[in-house]
This record gives sequence, structure tokens and C-alpha cells, in this order.
Amino acid sequence: MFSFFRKKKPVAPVTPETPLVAEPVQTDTAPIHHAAAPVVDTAEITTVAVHPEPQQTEEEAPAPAPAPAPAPAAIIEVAQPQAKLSWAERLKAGLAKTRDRLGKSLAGLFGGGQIDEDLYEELESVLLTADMGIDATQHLLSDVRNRVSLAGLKNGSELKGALQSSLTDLISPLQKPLDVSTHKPFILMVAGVNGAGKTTSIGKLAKYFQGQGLSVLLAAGDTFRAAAREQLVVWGERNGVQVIAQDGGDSAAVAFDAVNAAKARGIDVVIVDTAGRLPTQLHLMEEIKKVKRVVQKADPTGPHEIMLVLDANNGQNALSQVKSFDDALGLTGLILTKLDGTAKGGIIAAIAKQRPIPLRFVGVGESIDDLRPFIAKDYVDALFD
Ligand SMILES: Nc1nc2c(ncn2[C@@H]2O[C@H](COP(=O)(O)OP(=O)(O)OP(=O)(O)O)[C@@H](O)[C@H]2O)c(=O)[nH]1
Repeated sequence: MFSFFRKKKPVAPVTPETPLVAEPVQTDTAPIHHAAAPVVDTAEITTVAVHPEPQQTEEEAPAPAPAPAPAPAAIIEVAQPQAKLSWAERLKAGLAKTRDRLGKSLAGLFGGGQIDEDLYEELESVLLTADMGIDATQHLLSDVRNRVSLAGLKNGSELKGALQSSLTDLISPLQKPLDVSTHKPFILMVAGVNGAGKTTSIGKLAKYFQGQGLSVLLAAGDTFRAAAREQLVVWGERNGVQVIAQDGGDSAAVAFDAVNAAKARGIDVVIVDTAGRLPTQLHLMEEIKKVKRVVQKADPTGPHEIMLVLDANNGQNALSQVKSFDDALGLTGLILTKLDGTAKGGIIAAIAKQRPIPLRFVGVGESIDDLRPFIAKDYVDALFD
């Protein structure tokens, strides 16, 4: 039913002739760009040509650095129709591994035994195993202790409710849905380490916004990896989403062009993809700061959202990514992908305790519907029930 993209090896380059590629879709008066042979509409020629090259305005910024490591190329695939599950069911299925680890261990604690120090110690090690981290674990333990003494709870079976409430209270501040109605175009910039799920999440987000009746334009800002650009361009063609891409060039220039094209075309949401990078690759962190500055030259009010995409499998390492990208860019939101593949779903608690940046969306699979706004209660219910 849904077409979506997925990485696959070995890979033939995606070209306009690739059979999977649908005919370009005319979404408005402007044709969609093609990575191999960019098509530039009149509005964009005007927009792009009259502006100075963004890199000329950023003399202090280093020249684009080579890609850190060539990632596997990507092709577009048509996902097989899936059995219709509700989001709650998909979230629950996605969190099965975390729930198994947490739930099985907790089952013993939630039995009929007395609440004593041994039980708190066991609880501590269970929470740490689910990657909640020391700070969040200590916070939860002391909060649960308070609830137990305030309510006069006596046995382990009563502990479950106390822990659920405590965890819900801890992570609820992360539940702040993204509001893109504040600006037009709303400029959303996406960052993250290699393979975190940025490009996939951008596709899912584009569909999500389209579903709300909003027009979307994508900036194929991952100029290090040609396949990433082609991935977006082809996906955009298939789904009626306009994509701004350039052969070569730097991602700041692509973002700049995209914002101007979005203004000229009256687009609601611009999503700027960027290449994957590690926070330790300082030259690449400088490069992404430059993308932000150049976006601000095209629209001084933007970017309106700087979102870090995190792979839940990274566990505690995801937290250090949050800190580094936040220090560099000033993050306003997070996406946590691949909750379905990990037993480390407790990382949300660690983020809530240490760097409570709004968790806008969570991803629990590769299908287009597997990315949804984060709802704290749904998450806790899926974890415990
Ligand atoms: N199981 C699962 N897989 C996902 C999820 N989100 C993304 N993926 C997969 O993760 C892989 C990497 O996704 P990409 O979107 O290409 O990652 P990226 O961050 O753009 O990668 P780079 O461009 O190399 O930096 C792909 O195989 C995706 O299908 C998710 O929520 N669950």
C-alpha cells in the first residue's frame, strides 16, 4: 500500500531509468528536481541565481569535508502491505524487547512479596539494565520510595502502579507535539549520526504533514552521499513531494535554495536533510553549524525546529549525542527511531532526566505509519501492560 525507502545491499545506483521510479509527479506549477538532471523552474532560477553563493558569505566556515565513511547506498522499495494494526498495537509490538527485559524482571518484583531494601536493589538493577541511566534510575527509586511511604504501600504488587506513575511523571515533560503552524514556511532541520534513520524519518514526516493537508518541500542536504540525495529525490517524485537537490555543492547551499524556493512557492513545511556525522568529527559539526547559519540568512526567523534523530539501539550513547548536538546547534526536538529493534527503550527516561528536549516523534518500524508523536502515557502503557 505504501511505498517507502529502505537501504539494501548490493545496490545499483538509482537513476531516472530505474524501474522503481515513477514518472515525476506534477505537484504544483513547479516541476520536481531530479538529482541526475536537475529541473529548475522559473521561480527557482530567480530565487537561486540572484543570491550570492552561501559559502561566500561564510568565509570563516571550512570547505565541505569529505564524507566520514562511505555508507551503503540506498534504493527505493515498495513496502509490502502490512496487516492493519492500531498505533497502540504497533507501539506495544515495537517495545516488545524493552518490555521483555523490563517486564520479565519486574514480574518477580511485582509479586506478592514485601517491599524491602532487597526489592529496591533489584528494582535499581532492572531499571539500569533497560538503559535508563544512573540519574533517572536514582530519581525513579527515590520517587517510588516516596509514593510507597505516602500511600502506605506494603507489597510488591502495589509497586507496579507507583513505578508506572513515577515514570509517566518523569517523561511527560518530553511530550510536546511539534506545531508547524507558527511560521510559513516552517523550516525543520534534521541532524544525526550516520544511519540513525534521518532520511527514513524525513519521508515519514513528509507523509505525516501531507496527511494534515500541508505542502512539504524537502532539501536533499546530504551532499556527501549521492545515494541519500537520490533516495529523497526519487521518493519525493513518487509521493508528490517537491525536492531541492544539487549535484555536488554543499548542504548549506541546498538548504538556502530550498528555503527560498519554499517561500516563492508558498510551501508550508521545508525539511532539510543533512549528512550523518559523529559529534567527535569537529569539522563536520562546524559544517552543520554553517547550514544553520545559512538557513538564517534565507529566513532570519529559522530554522524553526532543529531535530536530532536518535537510534534507540545506541542506548546511553544516544544521550551523549543529544548533549553534543544540543551544544553545537541548540536542539529543539528529538526523534527516537528503531524502538522496535532494541531492549534499550529506557533511554527516554535518561533523556528526560538529563537533557529534557521535547521528544517529538518515536519510530517503531520501517513502514510509513511507524512514526508518531510521542505520548508519554502510551509509552508507559506499552512498556508495562
Ligand atoms: N526497524 C526500524 N528501522 C528503521 C527505523 N527508522 C529507520 N530505520 C532503518 O534504518 C536504516 C537507516 O535509515 P536512514 O534513514 O537511511 O538513516 P540516515 O540517518 O539517513 O543514514 P545516513 O544518510 O547514512 O546518515 C534504514 O534501513 C531504515 O529503514 C525504525 O523506526 N525502525
